[in-house]
Amino acid sequence: MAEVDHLAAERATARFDVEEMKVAWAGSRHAVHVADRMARLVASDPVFRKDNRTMLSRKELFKDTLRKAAHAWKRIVELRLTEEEADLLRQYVDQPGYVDLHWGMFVPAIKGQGTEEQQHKWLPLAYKFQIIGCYAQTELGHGSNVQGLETTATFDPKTDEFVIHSPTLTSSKWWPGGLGKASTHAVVYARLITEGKDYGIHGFIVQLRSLEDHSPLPGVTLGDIGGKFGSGAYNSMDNGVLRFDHVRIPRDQMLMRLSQVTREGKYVHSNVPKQLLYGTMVYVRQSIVADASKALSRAVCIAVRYSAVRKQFGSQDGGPETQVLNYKTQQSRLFPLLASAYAFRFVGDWLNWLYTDVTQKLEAKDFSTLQEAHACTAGLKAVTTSVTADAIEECRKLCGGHGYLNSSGLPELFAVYVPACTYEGDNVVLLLQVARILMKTVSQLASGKQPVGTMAYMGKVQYLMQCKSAVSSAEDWLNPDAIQEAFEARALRMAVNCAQNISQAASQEEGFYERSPDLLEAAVAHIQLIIVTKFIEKVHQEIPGHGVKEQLQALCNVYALYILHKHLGDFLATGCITPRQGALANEQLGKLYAQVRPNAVALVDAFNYTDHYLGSVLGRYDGDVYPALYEEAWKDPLNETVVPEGYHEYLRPLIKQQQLKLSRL
Ligand SMILES: CCCCC/C=C/C(=O)SCCNC(=O)CCNC(=O)[C@H](O)C(C)(C)COP(=O)(O)OP(=O)(O)OC[C@H]1O[C@@H](n2cnc3c(N)ncnc32)[C@H](O)[C@@H]1OP(=O)(O)O
Ligand SMILES: Cc1cc2nc3c(=O)[nH]c(=O)nc-3n(C[C@H](O)[C@H](O)[C@H](O)COP(=O)(O)OP(=O)(O)OC[C@H]3O[C@@H](n4cnc5c(N)ncnc54)[C@H](O)[C@@H]3O)c2cc1C
Repeated sequence: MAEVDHLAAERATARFDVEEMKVAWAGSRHAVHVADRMARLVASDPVFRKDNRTMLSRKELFKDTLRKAAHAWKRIVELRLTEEEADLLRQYVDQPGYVDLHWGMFVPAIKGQGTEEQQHKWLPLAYKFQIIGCYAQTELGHGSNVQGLETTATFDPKTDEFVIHSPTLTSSKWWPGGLGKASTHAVVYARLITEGKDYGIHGFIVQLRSLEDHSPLPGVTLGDIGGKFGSGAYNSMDNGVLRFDHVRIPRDQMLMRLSQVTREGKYVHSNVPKQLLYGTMVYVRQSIVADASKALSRAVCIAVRYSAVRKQFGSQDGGPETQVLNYKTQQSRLFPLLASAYAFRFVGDWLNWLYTDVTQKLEAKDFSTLQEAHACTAGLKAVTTSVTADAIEECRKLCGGHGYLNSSGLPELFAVYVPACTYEGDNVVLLLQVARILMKTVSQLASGKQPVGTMAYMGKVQYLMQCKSAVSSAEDWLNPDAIQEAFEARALRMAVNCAQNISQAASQEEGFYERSPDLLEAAVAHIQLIIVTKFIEKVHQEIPGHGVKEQLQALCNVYALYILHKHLGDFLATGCITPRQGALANEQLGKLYAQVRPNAVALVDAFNYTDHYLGSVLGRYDGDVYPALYEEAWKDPLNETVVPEGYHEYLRPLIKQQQLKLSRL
């Protein structure tokens, strides 16, 4: 706890129990306690220091990442941390590195696509770090189009081996995190060729480096792909390039849960959908939604606390100036982001439940919810990451000039976060997947097939295509049914409009291509409906703690009405609401902002972030921003000497030359 709390007055105005809000945010009392313990463990350990990160060279930063990962592993073993604790500890270390891909993609790929025998062989090695793995799918020439990958895995029945080969430059694996310098193994995606036939993309476990001296194995060429956007940031990660020159692996290193190649070279596909090959991506997309709420809440926490500290204008007579948080424009830019952080948190929890449910069904050979899992993970990944990336940049601007300093934490947070819009599926490509499923669902409505899951609302097509909102006052927009109906009608009408336009094209494919910009918007409308629905469902539950439910109710309304206001064109164009009802929604939004204002600092305190994790002088818990900014400036390497290096070479001769010229005049 800080000695002087500059934000004490702000905290005193909160109208709810912050400790209970922490529970609502974290999901349970247990989750709060574990997160708290792990965050403090990391914050108190000097090895996990990160305030100097943006000043390190690439090599120093990479070595620092290796050091932190090794130290984190040592602590995990020494303290016998559970899987939950270990995950949190790594999260609070907060430095992208090879371990993210080892635990986040290599292990899940083996679990999801390996047979039991393969899991027994490989997982214990991975769990104990006897091998380090990455996920090598993307190539120089192809990322989004997985079916277009070129690497080949040709079965040789003479030796019972696969020959892994990169036939072209564009088939070089390019981007996999952890590949460049750290991994000893990879799950490599390649075209399976046997008996002269190409069976498309499959996964193979391939050893890349010696377990003795880390040198590349014969036929393997690999390295780092080079520096990335921003200082510090994702440059701690060794994204890599990899080429194979006829590298041989035993047949049993093909991941054979979904399909197999027999000793004779016969291809056998189990009776399961081939899209299960994409399972690891579905798993990671699901986790990226939860990560979006973490990144967004960090940025919002910094911007809210600093906006309460920062004062500008407001007094002509030498009295105190106005906190910038009191400006209505600041509130209307910041509070929707605060509400979005909560919205993404809850939809992330729901998505995690959906994923677990679908996984259990798949185990029982029930594939009926596979499409729902794909649409929800792809769509929510796309919308939450795009919003979060834009929001971090908005938070930087909300912090004025100081937000541009590395010490604000925001530039690095943005640079680390922004590739989330691209990795694990480019957001546009993923939204077009959602749009395809929407179009398929619309086309099935005529046949009487009832949509299920998050598409179920489309079954109310007769009603939703013609309903008129009954809202007649600003307060009416506080009714969740009014919000739900408007969002459902907007999403359905946009999808139906697209379907009608597509049906007029020469072919379905051409229509889809021509209408793809509209389809993107229809997909976004559908995903926003899911987020609003899950937030409404959350606040309908019993939520303990004084005032907690009321605050969440207000944030839910802020989220929904902000989206309505921002996309008013959609709502009006589809005729779901009238211009007057749109204006009433905006009026209500203004009242909600006023309701959030006294609770704003407490609402970000509920995220329960340590100063170490936030990594921002502007977002400090105690609000003592100015001395921290001042002190931080002196730590810059440029300030190590009073007279800068280069003075004698470049500045002094210049000045002297000019002085000489002047003296001659
Ligand atoms: C810890 C964080 C660090 C992050 C590190 C980053 C790692 C990475 O980035 S790993 C590489 C990630 N790469 C991608 O995400 C690539 C994106 N591309 C794809 O996923 C696919 O190429 C595609 C989905 C865009 C297209 O797939 P394709 O097979 O060409 O097929 P269609 O579009 O024709 O779809 C056929 C059929 O399959 C359904 N479907 C597609 N994906 C899935 C899925 N994941 N799960 C279930 N079903 C899926 C699709 O809906 C179609 O269904 P039908 O219409 O019923 O046939
Ligand atoms: C930081 C980072 C880490 C990564 N880590 C890994 C990893 O560990 N393992 C791995 O295998 N890969 C990894 N990747 C690769 C990543 O998955 C791909 O970059 C991603 O899938 C996008 O593919 P692409 O680069 O081919 O983009 P492209 O598909 O070339 O996208 C270029 C543009 O084309 C547009 N576009 C493409 N297709 C369509 C379409 N059908 N319709 C309309 N527009 C389209 C896109 O919207 C985009 O604007 C990583 C990438 C990054 C940036």
